[in-house]
Amino acid sequence: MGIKYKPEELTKLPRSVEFREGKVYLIDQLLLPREFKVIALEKVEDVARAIKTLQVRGAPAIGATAAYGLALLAEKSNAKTKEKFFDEFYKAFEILKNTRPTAVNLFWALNRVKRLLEEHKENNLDTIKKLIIEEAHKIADEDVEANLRMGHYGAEILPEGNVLTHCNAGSLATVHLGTVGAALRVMHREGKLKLLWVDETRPVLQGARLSAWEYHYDGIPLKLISDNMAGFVMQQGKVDAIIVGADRIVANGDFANKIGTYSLAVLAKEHKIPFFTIAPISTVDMNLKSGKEIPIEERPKEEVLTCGGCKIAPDVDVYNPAFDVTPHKYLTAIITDRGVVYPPFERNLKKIFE
Ligand SMILES: CSC[C@@H](O)[C@@H](O)C(=O)COP(=O)(O)O
Repeated sequence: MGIKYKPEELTKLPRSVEFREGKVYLIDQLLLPREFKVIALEKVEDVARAIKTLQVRGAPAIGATAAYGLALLAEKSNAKTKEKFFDEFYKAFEILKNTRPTAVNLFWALNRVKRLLEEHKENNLDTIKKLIIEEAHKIADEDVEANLRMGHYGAEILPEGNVLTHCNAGSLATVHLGTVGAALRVMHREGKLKLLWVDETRPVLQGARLSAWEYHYDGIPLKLISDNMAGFVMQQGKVDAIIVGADRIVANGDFANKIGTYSLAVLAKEHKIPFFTIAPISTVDMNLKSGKEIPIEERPKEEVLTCGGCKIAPDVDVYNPAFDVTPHKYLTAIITDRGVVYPPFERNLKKIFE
């Protein structure tokens, strides 16, 4: 498969996450769609807070941001000895690690930088700092390349017509382009995408606030629906394929994604609609055998009790899991940057790591 398009031919959006002159720059996703604002962060604690509060979210974007958090430390640290710097590094590593538990990209990116540090511990401190910054940039650049590749794979295998997506796995959820976002953009570019159905994605509305905003910004024809409309739209024959991102795909093909994904998968099966997830291999966790082992983040009750800052329910008890797990039996295929993986997933996922 050849790469036909460059990122700038597919989106007008800038990168969501950048690092330059000792600052981590992020598009503040809590302000969208009301305001487009890039914020500059200068402390590891601020980077961690941005991840926790969803100023930056989406599995690959979280991974790259955390790596840039470590780059920030490397650039700003005044440590005069390696011992002192290593101490600061491990503290920053823990702060960033303890932000969100489900998306494995966070741990993948942090561990990649930590491994590099440990492999080069005999080098001088300036070299170590430089290597950390370079590695964080590599993580971000590789994410864009992976999205471009899987976007082309996705566009090739998705049927022409109307596609439904959930949450935001677009450019905002990655460094650039998106996972789902790349596939949709290539499809759109090739005239294969008739209409995009966007689920609003309660409780925090990543679909309405972010997906609707970014796909509309790039001129992709879309209709926004509330989550409880998806089944009816499928029953009416208005959906030809469903594609969602993933926060963690495990060895047997089960995967965690934004809450509501599982319901869509079950509905897709009933209506014989092909159902895909698309993610880079940094989202694949071969250490876990089944989806039952994936840690699921529970978020504050205010996310359910309010909507857009308005109280919509009395102060009752709330259950707010941020993700659900979709068993692999519902998946038509997993699209990765190393190619498309079909069932049996347990066997075929292993092959992409060989
Ligand atoms: C390419 S992003 C894939 C997933 O991370 C995305 O679908 C998702 O579930 C994001 O959840 P969020 O809680 O907004 O970080």
